[in-house]
Amino acid sequence: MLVDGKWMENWQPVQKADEKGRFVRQVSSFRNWITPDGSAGPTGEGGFKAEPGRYRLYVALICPWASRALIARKLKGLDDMIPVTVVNPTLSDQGWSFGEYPGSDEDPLFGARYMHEIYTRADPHFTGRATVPVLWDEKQGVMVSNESADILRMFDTAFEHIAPSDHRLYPEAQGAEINALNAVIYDKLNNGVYKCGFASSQEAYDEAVEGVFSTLEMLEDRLIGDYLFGDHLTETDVRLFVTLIRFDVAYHGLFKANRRQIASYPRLSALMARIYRLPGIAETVNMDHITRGYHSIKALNPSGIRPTGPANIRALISET
Ligand SMILES: N[C@@H](CCC(=O)N[C@@H](CS)C(=O)NCC(=O)O)C(=O)O
Repeated sequence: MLVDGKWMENWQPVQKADEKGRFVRQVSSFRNWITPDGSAGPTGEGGFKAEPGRYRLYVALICPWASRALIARKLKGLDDMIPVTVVNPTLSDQGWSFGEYPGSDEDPLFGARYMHEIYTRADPHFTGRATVPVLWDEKQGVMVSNESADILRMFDTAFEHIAPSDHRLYPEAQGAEINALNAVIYDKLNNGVYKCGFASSQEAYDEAVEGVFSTLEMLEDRLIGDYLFGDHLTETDVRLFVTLIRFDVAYHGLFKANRRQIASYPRLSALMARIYRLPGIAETVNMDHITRGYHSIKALNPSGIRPTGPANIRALISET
């Protein structure tokens, strides 16, 4: 991680733990919003008007948080307006790096070798982890946001006047319900699998794994329509999808979330396949990056062996 703008030698790929051994994820520090007219959003500063070609999204394809931003970009038809740069799938001893692996890119803006260089361009005294996703403003040379939940939501509305879309991922009328279900899915499932994988006490693991499977069961029971809120896709489905598609491949084995596989939940499996088959979504799912990235986490898999992957996911991916 960076401390006062300097990369630390003793950087640990495993994030912090609390006094009970529970995994604790860093809070995002750049929280500005792109808006149609450049007025300030719910957090941060104003000055980020929606303009084609002005912003760039940095992502890792292994990363569920980056993927939810990438999926929103696809669903909202923003490919031409917001270019993407993909980092290598494995974390180096200097964090995310650019452009050696198939499907990864060089950094087109600064020729940076590592993601942390983008952070110190944004703030020469930055202290914290150099996480993805990052939304970068090429016009002002500043970071708009490194919080995927905000990026997902701003992509839903900011560009609507110049790129009208059929999807409304966060209909205001359902805001409260969406926020409530997002909060459970985030804590117990999206982040819950990480809490299983990086638990450093049995107690922390037991608590996390219970949260993962009670939430999967609750969602399976709830899914009577095509999507979580009935017949239209919302951001909550996107936020769930990014964890479902990684679950049997990475979280079930490597993260020890192994009571059941997603393949054993018929409705969740159907939801995962339904979203995967939406136009453009398969392009955001790179199983090679996902498998390679997770299984390169030395603390969890010292030998780096990559399993060949379960049949349900192989079948879905081979459709495309
Ligand atoms: N709050 C961030 C979390 C992003 C995050 O934790 N990304 C991970 C990859 S999945 C990362 O970049 N980790 C690198 C590190 O922790 O040094 C978001 O949702 O945007």
